[in-house]
Amino acid sequence: MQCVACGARYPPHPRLVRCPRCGGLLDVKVEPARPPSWRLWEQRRPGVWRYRELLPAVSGVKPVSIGEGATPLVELENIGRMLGFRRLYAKNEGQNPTGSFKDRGMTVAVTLAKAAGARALVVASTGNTAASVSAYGARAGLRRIVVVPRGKTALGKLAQSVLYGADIVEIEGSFDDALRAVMEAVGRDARLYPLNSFNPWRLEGQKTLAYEVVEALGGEPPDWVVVPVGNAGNISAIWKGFRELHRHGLIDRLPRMAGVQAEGAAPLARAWRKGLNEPLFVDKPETRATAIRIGHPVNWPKAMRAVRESNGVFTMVSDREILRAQAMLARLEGVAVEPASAASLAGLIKLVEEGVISSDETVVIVLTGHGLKDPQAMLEAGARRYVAAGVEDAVKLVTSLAGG
Ligand SMILES: Cc1ncc(COP(=O)(O)O)c(C=O)c1O
Ligand SMILES: N[C@@H](CCOP(=O)(O)O)C(=O)O
Repeated sequence: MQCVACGARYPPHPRLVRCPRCGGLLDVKVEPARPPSWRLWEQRRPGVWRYRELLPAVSGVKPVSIGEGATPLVELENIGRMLGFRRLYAKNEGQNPTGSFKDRGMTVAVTLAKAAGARALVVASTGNTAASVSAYGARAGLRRIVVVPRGKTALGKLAQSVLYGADIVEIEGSFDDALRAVMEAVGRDARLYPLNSFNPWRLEGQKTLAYEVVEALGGEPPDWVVVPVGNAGNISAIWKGFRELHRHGLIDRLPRMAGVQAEGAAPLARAWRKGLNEPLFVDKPETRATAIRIGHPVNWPKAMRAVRESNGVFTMVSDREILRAQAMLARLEGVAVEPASAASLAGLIKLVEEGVISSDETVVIVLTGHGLKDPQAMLEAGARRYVAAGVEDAVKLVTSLAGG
C-alpha cells in the first residue's frame, strides 16, 4: 500500500485504511501471483470474483457475496441515434444486488473486514452505501451502523437499510457532516470498521467495472467513460481498473475519464474549469440528485489524478438537465435510474454540445443506481395519469387513449 499524499509505503493490511503517518489516502498495489488473462477469466462465473488475480488475496475465507457485478452493458440505440452515436453504451449498475455499484466494493471490503475480525461496520451515506453495507454486513453476520442526512435520504435507500436490519443514525446535517462524524467515531473506537470509499479495499472491488466493460466490448476499451461524481471514489476505482489492464498487457490503450457533478455540488468541476489543482469545496451542497449531494469529496486527490492522467475532463450539469436525462433513459431506452445516475447522460450531452466528445467515438456512461431507489423522483417525472369513476369509465378512457 502506498500513500497518495506523502508516498509512504506499507505492507497490506485490511485494517490499514488511511496513511498512519499523514492521514492521506492509500493506494493498493496488487501483484498477481499468476498473470491475469482474459482466457482464464472467461472460464469462471461472471461477477466481481472472476477477476481474483487482480483483487486482494482472501485465502482461507469464503467471499461475502450476493452475486454482485456482471451487470449488463446496454447499447443505447435510441439515445445513441438521437445524438449521432454508433457506439453508445450504458453500464447498468442498478442491477447489482442492492441496486448500486457499491456492492462491487462491499463484497471485497466486507470479506476482508470479516477476515480481520471486525465486529461493527460503519458508514456515512447518502443512502446507497448504507443499503449496501447493511446487506453485506448482514450476510457476514456483522453489526452495521449507518449515518445518513436526516430528510435528505431517498426513501427506497432508507427502506433498504431498515429491512436489512442496520442501526440507522439520522444526522441533522449533510453527508459531509455524517462522514466527519464517522471518521471521528472510528478514531475513538477501534471496534468500528469504516467502509466509505476512503477505504482503499472497497475501491479494489469497484475497479472490476472496468474489466467487465472491456470484456463486453470484445477486449477493446471505449474512448470515453462518463461517471457521476460525488465522494469521487468510483471514478478513481474505474480508472485504476483500466490502468491495471494496461499494465498487464490486456488492453493497448486507455480511455479518457469524464466526471460529472451537479451544479450545486460541484467542487471538482468548478476547480477544473478554473484550472486549479485542488477542489473548490462547497459547504452547503444542494441538488435533487441526493446521491451526489457532496461538497467535500474525500477521494478528490485520486479523482483529479484519474482525470488528469487520462486526459479527461470534469463537467457539471443542472438539476433540470439531470431530470431530463433521467426521463430520456426511462422513456427512450426502458432503463430506470435514480437522478444521480442520470448525471452521466446529462454530462455526455453537454460534452458533445461543447465538442469535447465526438459522436464517432465509443462511449460508456455509468448508470450507478436503480430508479426504484428514489420513488419520489420517479413520481415527479410527470406521467399522464387519469382517474376513472368505474369500469365503464375506465373502458372509455383506455379506448380513447389507444388512438392518442
Ligand atoms: C447512485 C450514485 N451515483 C453516483 C455516486 C457518486 O459516486 P462517488 O461517491 O464514488 O463519486 C453515488 C454515491 O457515491 C451514488 O450513490
Ligand atoms: N453516494 C454515496 C456517498 C458516499 O460515498 P462512499 O462511496 O464514500 O461510500 C452513498 O451512497 O452514500
